[in-house]
Amino acid sequence: MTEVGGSYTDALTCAQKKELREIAAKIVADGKGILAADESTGTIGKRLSAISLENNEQNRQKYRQLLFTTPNLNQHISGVILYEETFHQSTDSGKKFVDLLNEQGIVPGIKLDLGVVPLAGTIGEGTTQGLDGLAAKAAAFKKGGCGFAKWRCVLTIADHTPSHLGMLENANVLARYASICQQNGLVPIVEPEVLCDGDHDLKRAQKVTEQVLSFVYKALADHHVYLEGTLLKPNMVTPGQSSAKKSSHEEIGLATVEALRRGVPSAVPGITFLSGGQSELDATANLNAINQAPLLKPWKLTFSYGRALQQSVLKAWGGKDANVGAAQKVLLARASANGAASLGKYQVRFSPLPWYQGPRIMVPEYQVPWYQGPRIMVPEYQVPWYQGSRIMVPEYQVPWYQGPRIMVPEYQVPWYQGPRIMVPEYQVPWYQGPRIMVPEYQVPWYQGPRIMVPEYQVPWYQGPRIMVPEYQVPWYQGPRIMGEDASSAAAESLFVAKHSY
Ligand SMILES: O=P(O)(O)OC[C@H]1O[C@](O)(COP(=O)(O)O)[C@@H](O)[C@@H]1O
Repeated sequence: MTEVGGSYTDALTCAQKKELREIAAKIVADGKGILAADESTGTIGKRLSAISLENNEQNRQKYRQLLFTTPNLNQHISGVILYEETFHQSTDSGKKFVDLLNEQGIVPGIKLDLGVVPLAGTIGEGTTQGLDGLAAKAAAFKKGGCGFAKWRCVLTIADHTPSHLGMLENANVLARYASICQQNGLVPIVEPEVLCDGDHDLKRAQKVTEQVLSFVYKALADHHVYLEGTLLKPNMVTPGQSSAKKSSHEEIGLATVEALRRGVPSAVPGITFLSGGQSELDATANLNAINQAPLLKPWKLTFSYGRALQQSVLKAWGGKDANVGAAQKVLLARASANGAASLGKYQVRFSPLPWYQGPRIMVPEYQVPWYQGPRIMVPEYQVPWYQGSRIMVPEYQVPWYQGPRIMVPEYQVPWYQGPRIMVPEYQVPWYQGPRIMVPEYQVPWYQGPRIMVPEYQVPWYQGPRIMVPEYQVPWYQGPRIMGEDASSAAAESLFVAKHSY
């Protein structure tokens, strides 16, 4: 039954409300969002196994240290969600992660739920456990330096779900958690995730999301949760992952904002989306489209991404100490892109030449973020591990080449034996392997040494040519022409001596 005014007493003092409001405002500050690094032990195990690392405490600490020590992380990240183990961990030099984050002005948060359990009487639905002893835990995390918390509930879309009970129960447990958090000075992030599994279309996803949100905000009202001191972490409205009909970023942006406008009170200061298995680029482009949707949006709309901030970071790291700096640059690049998207100002940094309709091949953007010129890349299926954005040059720029193309350094694709085409050396100083380059006129601004492809392969090119030593392009058996510089001349001598043509 609906509560009547007389049975209600304010659960929070003005000072408590002010503190909650201030924490929430800090988290959704302009151009910033949350790094969700709260993967439970099982989930982080999946991420680590993708780079062949054992799921042990030491590797988990190493990885989280990499994330939290990223230089300038606080430019785009305002909050980090921690798993309980991580909350207790420190850097190699002994500084607690929580202190490290607080010192950077990043608010540490804590995952308080204990995962999903089956909900009896439903068709495969669940609820989230963890309420027992929650007040004491919340108080301890607050004392330990956290400013917010997160609790995730999961709802599924299928023929008969989500059920009324599923929505009611999950909304209620989120509200109870939120109420306990606020009593203990933590801003509750309320996460009712409608999973994208299934073949439903965008409309169905929108309707279900609207219903779920309505249940959640009814429950929060019933529990007298102070909305100004909360944040919402919802799914974006997307078609089911196995849906035959794909939607554009604009359609997703509009459907998401429509659903939020129907279900989320304007007293809520911010909405921090989960990425839900989207590719990194999609998660950024969708957030951008959400912020560009031509509808009134009374809340801040930003990110609280796990996978969409970490996929390429993990790949760039690969578990090797030598790659920590490179991986941190990747994290900063993703955070910066999402920060821009949270303002609706994200631009694909490299234009994919929209007038060109032919086939394209590419290198991943994060590997050469400083490069503004044309790029030649590998087909996507050749680097399936890479989820980020890709940019390309038209095939006609290298018409002589029929085979597969790869621009990434050799060590990253050791299985690839074919020819490689690359940008000038100074642009990828970290790369030590052999290089083959495009003709001079294509990079006229470049004055350094060049290594070129054989003449017959680019007959249209009349400019100076410099060739690589034979051992660098063992696959090439044709004539070679060399340029002036000594190293190339030496290489030519060797080649001519061997082939005497
Ligand atoms: O299943 P777990 O280990 O609780 O993790 C779920 C993950 O989902 C999130 O809520 C959202 O993550 P994504 O952005 O990857 O969807 C994370 O905060 C959390 O790490």
